[in-house]
Amino acid sequence: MDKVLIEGLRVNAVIGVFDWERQIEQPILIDIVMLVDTRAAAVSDDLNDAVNYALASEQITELTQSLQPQLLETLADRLAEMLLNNYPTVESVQVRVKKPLAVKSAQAVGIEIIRERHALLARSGK
Ligand SMILES: Nc1nc2c(c(=O)[nH]1)N=C([C@H](O)[C@@H](O)CO)CN2
Repeated sequence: MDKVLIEGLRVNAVIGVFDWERQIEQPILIDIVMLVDTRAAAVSDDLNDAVNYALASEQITELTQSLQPQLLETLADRLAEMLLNNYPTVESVQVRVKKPLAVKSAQAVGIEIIRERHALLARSGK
């Protein structure tokens, strides 16, 4: 399956468990892999037939800044849910979210999840 990629999207946002983290914005690095058949877009050469990674990046930035969650797990799950809802041709989405400043001795800490549309549909009974 083809992939649409967003790599190293940097968003400043409130996120974290500790009191000091609730007082500041910190950078979050976001990587997205969306599995999607790109052949229709390739044939038509029309952005309307493609998953628009520029628009998706704006939607990811907006949600990340408005959510203000405690955990990276919550952020990743909500981003995956939003992308599957907004882009019906995407079959599955991989979301990696990292904090480069949270642990001094690490380059970054983070989590990665994969969410699949068919599992979403099975859960909702549709
Ligand atoms: N699995 C996780 N572990 C931790 C998280 C998290 O979001 N997921 N968050 C924190 C703190 O907020 C941390 O970033 C501050 O250093 C700790 N562990």
